Amino acid sequence: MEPESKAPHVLIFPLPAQGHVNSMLNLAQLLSLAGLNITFLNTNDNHNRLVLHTNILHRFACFPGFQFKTIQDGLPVDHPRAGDHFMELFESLKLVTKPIFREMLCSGQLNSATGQSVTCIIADGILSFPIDVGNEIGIPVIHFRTISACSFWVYFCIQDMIEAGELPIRENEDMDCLIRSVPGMETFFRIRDLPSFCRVSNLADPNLQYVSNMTRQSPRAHALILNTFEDLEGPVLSHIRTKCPKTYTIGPLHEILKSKLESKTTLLQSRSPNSLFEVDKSCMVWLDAQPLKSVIYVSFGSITVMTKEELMELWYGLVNSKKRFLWAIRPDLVTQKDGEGQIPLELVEGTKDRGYMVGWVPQEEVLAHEAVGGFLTHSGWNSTLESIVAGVPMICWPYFADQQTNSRFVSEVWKLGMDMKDVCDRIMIEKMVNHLMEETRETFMKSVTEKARLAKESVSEGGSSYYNLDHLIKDIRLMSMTTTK
Ligand SMILES: O=c1ccn([C@@H]2O[C@H](COP(=O)(O)OP(=O)(O)O[C@H]3O[C@H](CO)[C@@H](O)[C@H](O)[C@H]3O)[C@@H](O)[C@H]2O)c(=O)[nH]1
Ligand SMILES: C[C@H]1CC[C@@H]2C(C(=O)O)=CO[C@@H](O)[C@@H]21
Repeated sequence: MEPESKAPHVLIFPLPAQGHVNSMLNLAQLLSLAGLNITFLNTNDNHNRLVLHTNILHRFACFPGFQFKTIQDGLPVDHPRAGDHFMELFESLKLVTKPIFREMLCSGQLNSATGQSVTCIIADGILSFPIDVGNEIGIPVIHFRTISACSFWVYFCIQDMIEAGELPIRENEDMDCLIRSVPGMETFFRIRDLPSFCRVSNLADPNLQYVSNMTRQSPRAHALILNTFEDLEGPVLSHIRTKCPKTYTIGPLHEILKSKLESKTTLLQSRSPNSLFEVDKSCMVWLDAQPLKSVIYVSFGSITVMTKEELMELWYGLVNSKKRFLWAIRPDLVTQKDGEGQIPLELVEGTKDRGYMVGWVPQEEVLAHEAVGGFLTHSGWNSTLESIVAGVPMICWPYFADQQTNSRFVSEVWKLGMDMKDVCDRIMIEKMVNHLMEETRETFMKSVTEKARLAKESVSEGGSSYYNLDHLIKDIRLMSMTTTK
């Protein structure tokens, strides 16, 4: 795929985390297919993991205008980059990565392979320093926030909740009380559904301050990209557009990429998970041997950690439900490893009979498998979109950040499943699994099938995401005509 000679050169810079790199790589591939020159800036750690676990170099080799570059995230090599430690990344990105980023841009180290300077930066919307650097040196910056529109809007309104006295949450406050100062959500959005960072008594909490401040920076960007679609989040998008008028909804990105690739040659068609972990495909063979829609798939994404007690409650709940289950258990999922080797016999037997456990699965493929009938998820935004596209109803057990808000929308607004937030109890898990897989199955299937249809329509020719992606590309092309670089 030859890029056009006058094609713009876009620098893409994700937050170094699975859910972010994944959607940014999908966008990079879409822009490369449209003939743009792309530099994808990864942290060293993420780049090494991607090269180790994926065919990423091969996949992008057919785009001569595409290149990877790397930068330090400033953390020690053995830093866990998960769970409670994840937020430590932001301080080191600001202190260590920002000055290197500026230097790389100014010195031409991020120029394309043919020496072309950067026309436009697409930076992760949770980082504002690329906007500062872009403004300083005259390069337009587009923010790409990889979360849902609903959680973006809640983050955006944190300041209003503080002014209205709804934050900080008072001691002994009823968590089921409604929040009134998030426009559009007055009738169903509870304290419990606020992003986890809001659950603090001190408004100066650095994580709360960080996510609120970063979200308020997006109107400074040239435009905002969201990985969602109009038919799913139209009402909340109207609110967002009062603050960020140029908001491009181009999702579900994995599906728009899939549909654009369907018409291409074999080499271009090659798709594989953008995984930072070793993918174990043996689960596909196990799934092949299971009856139609009989399996509940369980995964909590790339950052969630849990205690041994929580793991045991989840495990008992799954085994006691007597349903078949496939569980992706990352090696670093459980915080304390003590007590290993003392798994109760009923769990061992129940898992041998009906379960399968691996470290990391090819999730999109798993969700699309005909044996999968439900998804017990942490409600990360990629997982939520992948489940919607595959038409699989969900049980949500959110861990942190945007997940508490996503799970409310999945259950109460979109009616795609059940929200188990703040509970981790084997009886509840057993009950919910049985509801999802049997008793209330038809109701959920009806709404998820409809949303899957709308998602596919939005990425097809004439659909809103298809149209918005074209417009985003035109917008970027216009930049290269107005800059003299
Ligand atoms: O065994 C597995 C488990 C997951 N995945 C993939 O990993 C991604 C996980 O992304 P996501 O569901 O968004 O979860 P996180 O990795 O936790 O993502 C972070 O980034 C998201 C996007 O910003 C946020 O919504 C989340 O809250 C945040 O934790 C998805 O594409 C999955 O398909 C696999 O391929 N195999
Ligand atoms: C650790 C989390 C802080 C916010 C980030 C995020 C976002 O709001 O963009 C989503 O989930 C996490 O990856 C990040």
